[in-house]
Amino acid sequence: MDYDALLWLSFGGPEGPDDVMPFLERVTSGRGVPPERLAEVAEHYHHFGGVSPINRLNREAIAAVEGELARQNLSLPVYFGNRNWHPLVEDTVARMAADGVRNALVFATSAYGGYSACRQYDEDILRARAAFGEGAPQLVKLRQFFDHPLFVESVADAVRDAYTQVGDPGARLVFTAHSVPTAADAAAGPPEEGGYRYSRQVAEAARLVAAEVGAETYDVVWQSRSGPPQVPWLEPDVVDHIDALHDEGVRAVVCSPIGFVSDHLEVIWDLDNEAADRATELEMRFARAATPNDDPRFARLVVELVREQTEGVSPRSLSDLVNGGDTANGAPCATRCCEPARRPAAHT
Ligand SMILES: CC1=C(CCC(=O)O)c2cc3nc(cc4[nH]c(cc5[nH]c(cc1n2)c(C)c5CCC(=O)O)c(CCC(=O)O)c4C)C(CCC(=O)O)=C3C
Ligand SMILES: [Fe+2]
Repeated sequence: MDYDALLWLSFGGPEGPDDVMPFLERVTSGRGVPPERLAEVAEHYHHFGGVSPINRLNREAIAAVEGELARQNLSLPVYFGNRNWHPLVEDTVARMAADGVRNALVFATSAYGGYSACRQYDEDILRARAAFGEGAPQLVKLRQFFDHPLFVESVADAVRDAYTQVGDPGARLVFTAHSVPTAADAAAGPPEEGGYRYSRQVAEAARLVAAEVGAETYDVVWQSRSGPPQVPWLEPDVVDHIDALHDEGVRAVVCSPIGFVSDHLEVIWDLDNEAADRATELEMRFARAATPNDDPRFARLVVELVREQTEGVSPRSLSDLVNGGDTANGAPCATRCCEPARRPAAHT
């Protein structure tokens, strides 16, 4: 199949103090996130001058992918569009159409399945194509890659670096990913597979990385919980987990945010501030492993996923779990796959 562009599709983040509230309102509209939580998260952004690093990090990762495409003699222009902040994917798709793009591949910046990590990017594709209307480019999403050898190798190397930094070979290895409502996790994946696609894939990626670095003991925990307190989300939270490890007598922690592909705000606030501060209070050593971002292996991984589509390169994966997500024009991976969990009304 011939493709004439690659669309890099991400979450987006504010680029200045005045962007923060409009951005947060866009992220949470209709999602039942309490106003107190919104105000608290706004403070996290304001702590960094209202600027999330995510757009800059995406531009760096794109530059790495452009370099890798050039090295492999592939000519494929890369476009950048976001769900929640400028450049918005609707505007990017309109620009692609104006440039004559007919058939594009889409790389969504998440390794996993599930509603928030996969299906919501399909919804972005649907929305952007609908906004353009007739003649919108075809948009074919690349697959999930949580168990791709290049992803595992990149994360494992970052974990090794963090062990060097923490200076304690006995440090406990703790993986984190963004928490989601337990109902959303249960509904993720085709019904015949019984759901839990997101949490199972996160657990599998963690297992592969732990095996690669030779860690016998490790934990998978969650971070950045939002939503009203009465709604159950995946637990335990990383900060509570640090308390629990302290009670167990653990003296040092290496934390790998395996649920993310860049060191964006949820990583630098929730881990480098909140989790690291708790560890310091408890006199535990703490080091956070980097995410892939502009690691050359990550760029190679993206180009390999492209070549799976353009040249039939055979997909590499280290586990037997399903790798979904590769669908056209925002279709779900399977019937009733990764439907949003029904959310309680924010206020009645
Ligand atoms: C699974 C998952 C990923 C990983 C997959 C992927 O990477 O796509 C992810 C990534 C991210 N989440 C991010 C930021 C936010 N997420 C929020 C809220 C939520 N996230 C959720 C899930 C996820 N989120 C959910 C279920 C909610 C509740 C509202 C809803 O049901 O939709 C809120 C609202 C405020 C709050 O935290 O309450 C913010 C600000 C940023 C950008 C950081 C930056 O600016 O640098 C990134 C990359
Ligand atoms: Fe899915």
